[in-house]
Amino acid sequence: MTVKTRFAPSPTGYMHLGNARTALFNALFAWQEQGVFLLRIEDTDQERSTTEFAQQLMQDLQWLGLSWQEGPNVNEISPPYYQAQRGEIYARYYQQLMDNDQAYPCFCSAAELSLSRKLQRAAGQAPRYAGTCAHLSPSEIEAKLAQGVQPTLRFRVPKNEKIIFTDMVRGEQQFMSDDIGDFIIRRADGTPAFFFCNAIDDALMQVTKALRGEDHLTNTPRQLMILSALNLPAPQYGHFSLILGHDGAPLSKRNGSMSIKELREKGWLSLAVVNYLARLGHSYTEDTLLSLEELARQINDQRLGHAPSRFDPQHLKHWQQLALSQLDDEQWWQWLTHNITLEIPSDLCHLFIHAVRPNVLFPEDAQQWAEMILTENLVWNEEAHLVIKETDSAFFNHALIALHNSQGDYAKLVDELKQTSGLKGKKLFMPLRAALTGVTHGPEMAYLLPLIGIHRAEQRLSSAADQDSL
Ligand SMILES: Nc1ncnc2c1ncn2[C@@H]1O[C@H](COP(=O)(O)OP(=O)(O)OP(=O)(O)O)[C@@H](O)[C@H]1O
Ligand SMILES: [Zn+2]
Repeated sequence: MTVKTRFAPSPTGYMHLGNARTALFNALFAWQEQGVFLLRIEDTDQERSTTEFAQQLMQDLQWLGLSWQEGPNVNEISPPYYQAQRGEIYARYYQQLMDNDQAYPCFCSAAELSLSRKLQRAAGQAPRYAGTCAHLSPSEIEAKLAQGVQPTLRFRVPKNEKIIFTDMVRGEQQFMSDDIGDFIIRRADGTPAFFFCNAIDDALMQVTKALRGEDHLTNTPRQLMILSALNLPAPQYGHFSLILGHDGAPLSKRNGSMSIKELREKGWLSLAVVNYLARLGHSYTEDTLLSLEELARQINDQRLGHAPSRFDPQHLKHWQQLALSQLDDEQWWQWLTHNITLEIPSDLCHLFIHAVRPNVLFPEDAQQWAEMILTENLVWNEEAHLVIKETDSAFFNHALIALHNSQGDYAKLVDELKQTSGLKGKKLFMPLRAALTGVTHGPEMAYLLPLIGIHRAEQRLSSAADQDSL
């Protein structure tokens, strides 16, 4: 059977790195075996789901390179792929469960349920549905319906069953059915509960593997019981530990974790993002930057881990650096100017690229260098200020003369300045850089100077000379 994996997000916010890793691993495990990566939009939470989030989600997946081989607008063999449109399908399975007495209407009010839970806790028991409506007679049900009470539908959990499954990430898992109370599969407003439609859809769409976050681990026995009651096949499940933010809480749409959209807008490269994510909860033998094809080829379920992982921006930056270094100059310029507008004159672009590329991780870095190059009002940072103050004004006057004589050729300028100032090494390069760029580190001066131009360089050296004499 062909491997079919799926990503089944809810369009209730912007996709974050935790969601993206789930999507990535599902895609990689499918592609490794030339299988199908399916996308299904789980928009049953009508209040929080929006079409805008769904659109953004798909755009984010495309940007990450995680295109789906089945799902919205692609190879629609089990449509629709939006759960909000699958009500009729779910209705058939609710009916089947009711016909077989595997589900029953529950008329308990929220207050009654809460009271029951309190009593159970007070008696030292784990709270679960007490079964109040489990054995109502048809006439009792009729009477309640006649009063206009909208019931929920509960799944009748089989007694004394052991539910065992092998988790792709965590190995064998066991649950006892008696620990699980009869649970709601259809809410009073008619909408399906997550475990229900998620399980039914995986079966109908013939999903063979479902990797997801460990927030779903306790849903799994419920889903397996539903599928078994309906005689439907279950996928192989795998549950990853959640990715935690710097505050130690799981990344979540609700707590404003950095979204994929935001990462893209800041100029992160998608190849950096997927290389980073592929190594959270999975180890590769190679620590070089890999293409998606290579990541898929080398993914291995024996190398999955469930140690908790924390989002580390430093690691992501490492991958950003590697991904950037793979771009040729034209791609690099495109990446840059896609994100920002630069005032660099077009005949100097090439020089600019050579000058700043090694110092740029994000477009905004390049923007800062461009501003430094072009400004008529250079501001020194604290360190530069200090260096300039500690340097004799004669040095900058010598530098001014050397600038003229060299016509802006940095190597010539330095040669002459060595002679005239008698300084060399750090003592020479630091004040020169500080005066010309306002900072004490940065791109190679030999590239920067022609960009700054003789006129601005002259002004900058003069103000350094002036400052010193103050
Ligand atoms: N912090 C996380 N780390 C890893 N995976 C996660 C994380 N949060 C969610 N997931 C996984 O992402 C997939 C899609 O989940 P879903 O669309 O429900 O998003 P969510 O972030 O859990 O939403 P919400 O913040 O509303 O709970 C699921 O497999 C879920 O387990
Ligand atoms: Zn009830």
